[in-house]
Amino acid sequence: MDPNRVIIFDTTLRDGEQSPGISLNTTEKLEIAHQLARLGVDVIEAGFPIASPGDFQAVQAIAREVHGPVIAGLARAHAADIERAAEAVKDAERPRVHTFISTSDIHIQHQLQSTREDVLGQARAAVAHARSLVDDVEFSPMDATRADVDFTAEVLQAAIEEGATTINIPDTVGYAMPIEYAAFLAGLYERVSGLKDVVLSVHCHNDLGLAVANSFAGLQAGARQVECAINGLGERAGNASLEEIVMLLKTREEHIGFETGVNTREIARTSRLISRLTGYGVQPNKAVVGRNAFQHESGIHQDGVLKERSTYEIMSAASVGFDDTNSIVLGKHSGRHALQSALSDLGYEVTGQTLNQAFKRFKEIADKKKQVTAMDLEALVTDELRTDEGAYTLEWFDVEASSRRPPHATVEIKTPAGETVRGDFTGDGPIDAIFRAINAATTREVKLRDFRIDAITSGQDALGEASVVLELSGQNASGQGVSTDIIEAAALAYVRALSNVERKVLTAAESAETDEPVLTQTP
Ligand SMILES: CC(=O)SCCNC(=O)CCNC(=O)[C@H](O)C(C)(C)COP(=O)(O)OP(=O)(O)OC[C@H]1O[C@@H](n2cnc3c(N)ncnc32)[C@H](O)[C@@H]1OP(=O)(O)O
Ligand SMILES: CC(C)C(=O)C(=O)O
Repeated sequence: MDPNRVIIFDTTLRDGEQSPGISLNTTEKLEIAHQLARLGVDVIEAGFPIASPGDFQAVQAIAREVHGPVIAGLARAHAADIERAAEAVKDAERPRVHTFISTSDIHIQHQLQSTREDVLGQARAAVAHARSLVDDVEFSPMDATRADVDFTAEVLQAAIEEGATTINIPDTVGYAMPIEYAAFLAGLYERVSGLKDVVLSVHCHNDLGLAVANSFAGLQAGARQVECAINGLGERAGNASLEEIVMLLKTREEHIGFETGVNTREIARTSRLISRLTGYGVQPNKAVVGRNAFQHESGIHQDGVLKERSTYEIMSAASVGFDDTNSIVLGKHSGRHALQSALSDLGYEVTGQTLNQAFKRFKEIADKKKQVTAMDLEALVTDELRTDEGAYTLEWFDVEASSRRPPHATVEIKTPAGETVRGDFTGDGPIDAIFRAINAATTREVKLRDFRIDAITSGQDALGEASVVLELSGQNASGQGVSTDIIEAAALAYVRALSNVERKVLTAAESAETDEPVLTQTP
């Protein structure tokens, strides 16, 4: 492999999904994985198969249906985790098992309640077991950057001896500084003779806002795989943002000399898809994918850009796919062929009944909106994906709003059991009234944790996109909804969040009942 080629390992579906409130179903994960393949990532970490039957099913579906990238499944250093991960990825063109165990004393003493010696044995046994099931095995010493470099090196030496093909160095709690992280990797290269023969990888968290800087320092120290997530999603403050690291390598390619296989023109669309399906909006001033990233507000900047864009732009909006997404594509007189072709241009191959359903939805929107843009179509298709069997569905609603009386809402909901229930409520505002009417209909004691509504495009007839996060029995989950009517968008988002949070509570209860055997230390 070209020594300057950097492997992009996307962990949006695994570490990204660990962000509070995100719960993606298999259809949504598949759609994301297909888009990641279109984006050109090299590895998709599709999930943590032992975590739940749903996670296993999603990883398996991705392994079977998504072609191109390596498909990886995460596993603790437990036999059952490794077997479950290997089983989930086995049908992929190129399956990988990623196993990990901590090497820091803080984790060994307090979390694992174990000893260095035991961890060394578990790491060795885990990699050997994984290698007996798949050829491609990645090993991570969790919390490595707070660990003793000599002990971490000893564990890595064992992992390499047992056949690990990639060694990943996580800055699990986002504690490292770039100079320190690079020095840590250099220290490992000095101590572990086999490290130069495997791929060295970086996995940095953003607790101090240094995830991308640390990842880049790691590449300069010799790593050639970066673990990252779209929109920087991930546990706590997130992971290194894929779009930032990729655009850093591309924009400064002449200076740095590294390249990736990413088609950067797919970045903006991938970011929007993830944002919609996870309910995690992108802050306007986010590097690369924020809506202000290519906008110039002040007079002097505008003057410069009008004369020559490079005066204030180091990369173009087009290079990340922001160019023509607002161009008008369809109107109310367009037919199925035009819709199918526009969707195909957006990367969605839609036929048969799905096309008919999308067409019906498109006509409803086109009747209300003069122009249906590519961004609207993307939102509609993503919204269709959320139609989920075994979930609550909103049958109809009435909302009476007035400045003279408190608003009143009535809803009819179909429950996962197929029963039709009705509820009504007089609330503080029309959204509050409809949310509480849904609670009354479903008799669920959920807490509203977050509610957001955004316009997809500009103008009075813009589609509204609502996102709701609900809490039930200590679990959080989000739901999203799209409509030209913001009350409908909010109600759709609410019933989907309700379905997702109930499913999460059930899954948590099921996995609490599972008990898996632990790998024993090799002599
Ligand atoms: C840094 C990271 O991002 S690591 C990945 C984190 N991701 C997740 O945890 C998401 C999915 N997790 C889950 O669904 C659950 O935690 C499960 C199914 C994996 C495990 O659930 P439970 O069996 O109930 O265990 P729980 O999560 O409460 O505790 C973790 C256990 O794993 C142990 N453990 C943690 N990491 C490792 C490891 N790498 N190797 C071996 N054991 C480990 C802990 O010491 C603890 O063991 P204990 O039960 O003997 O005290
Ligand atoms: C499992 C490992 C790679 C991880 O996510 C971390 O340490 O942050």
